[in-house]
Amino acid sequence: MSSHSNDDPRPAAPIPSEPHPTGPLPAEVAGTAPWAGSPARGGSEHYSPFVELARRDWARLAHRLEQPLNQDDVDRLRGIGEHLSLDEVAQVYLPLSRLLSIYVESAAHLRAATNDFLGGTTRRTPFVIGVAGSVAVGKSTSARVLQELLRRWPSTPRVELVTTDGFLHPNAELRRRGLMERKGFPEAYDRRKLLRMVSEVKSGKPEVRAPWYSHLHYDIVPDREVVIRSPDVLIVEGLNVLQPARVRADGTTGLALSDFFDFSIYVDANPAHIEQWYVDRFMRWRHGAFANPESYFHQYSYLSDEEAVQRATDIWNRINGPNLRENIQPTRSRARLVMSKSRDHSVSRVLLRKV
Ligand SMILES: Nc1ncnc2c1ncn2[C@@H]1O[C@H](COP(=O)(O)OP(=O)(O)O)[C@@H](O)[C@H]1O
Ligand SMILES: CC(C)(COP(=O)(O)O)[C@@H](O)C(=O)NCCC(=O)O
Repeated sequence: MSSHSNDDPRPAAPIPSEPHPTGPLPAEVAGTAPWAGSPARGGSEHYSPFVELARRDWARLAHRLEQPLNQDDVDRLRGIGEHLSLDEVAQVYLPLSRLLSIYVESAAHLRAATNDFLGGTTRRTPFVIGVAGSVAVGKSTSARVLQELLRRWPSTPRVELVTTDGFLHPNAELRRRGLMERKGFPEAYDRRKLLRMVSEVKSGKPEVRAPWYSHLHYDIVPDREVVIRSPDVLIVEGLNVLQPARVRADGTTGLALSDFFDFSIYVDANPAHIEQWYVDRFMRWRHGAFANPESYFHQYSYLSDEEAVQRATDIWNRINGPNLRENIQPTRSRARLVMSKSRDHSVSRVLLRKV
């Protein structure tokens, strides 16, 4: 790993010769930008809080791992997305799941050592992983693949997944607050309820309930919920899971969701590619989910191709694009690991925060 590690103390160029397609990290880490992680050139000493691995180096890690997938697993993975390549699963997500299982095991050792020190017997709580990123960047696909893979490791047979859309205010409430055009923005969520849910899981509560959002109805479904029963791992996936804590009216700061995370992943890509994925998915849904008369977007199934592209682009430009720029992308450098995707969805590099 040392050959591509930013531990390398050689001086590096302060400005990368070729800007990363997804843009630089913010100023506080930009001087040590992981995007600039290419070999040393020019000026001053240069350190990054991240270790950067190019795709080929990351994929090489997979060779050291046994293939833990049987035919059932492969079939279940295929069910996650017809476009998901099994090579991508084996070369990118399998090593990632192993890395995560190392963190889970190390958290168990830390708890045991802490218990020894305190003379206590605190019970293990679920290892919580946050998965953040734009609408349509591939968060749910990544989270579901990781759920399937993590289940294969002996330390984490029980992995549950919760998405933050269940914590959006119901449409009636969003309308009352004038927020129907702000779905996905931080203020559209019941953040206190979301924080309480994750805090209860991390406090060891044996059964925690979360509300459920239907993409078909584009609303919260009142009589359905997700029940989380002390899993080994809980994956919390959503646009805003790495948002910093809110500043209260009196100037004090509360807790952030990420205060309860044991690990966090930001799924990153060039915004122009993400927009294209959004439009492509919209076009597919037009013949699939939208064709269902119960769908909130049923009228979209009657649009011509051209009108549908226009409609999806318009939603992107009004809602999801601005949310990515204003709220989501600024949280990228808070993640423990950043997965950077190319136009074809393949992961081109991985950045891992140093420990
Ligand atoms: N690894 C992948 N390989 C191929 N297609 C993918 C991959 N990840 C996501 N996609 C596609 O990109 C689109 C957005 O992915 P999705 O997981 O639904 O995003 P999000 O949950 O971030 O909104 C979907 O059409 C999905 O099929
Ligand atoms: C439901 C979402 C806000 C995603 O929420 P998340 O699961 O990330 O909390 C998003 O998919 C969405 O519907 N955005 C509003 C604009 C649109 O219809 O695409």
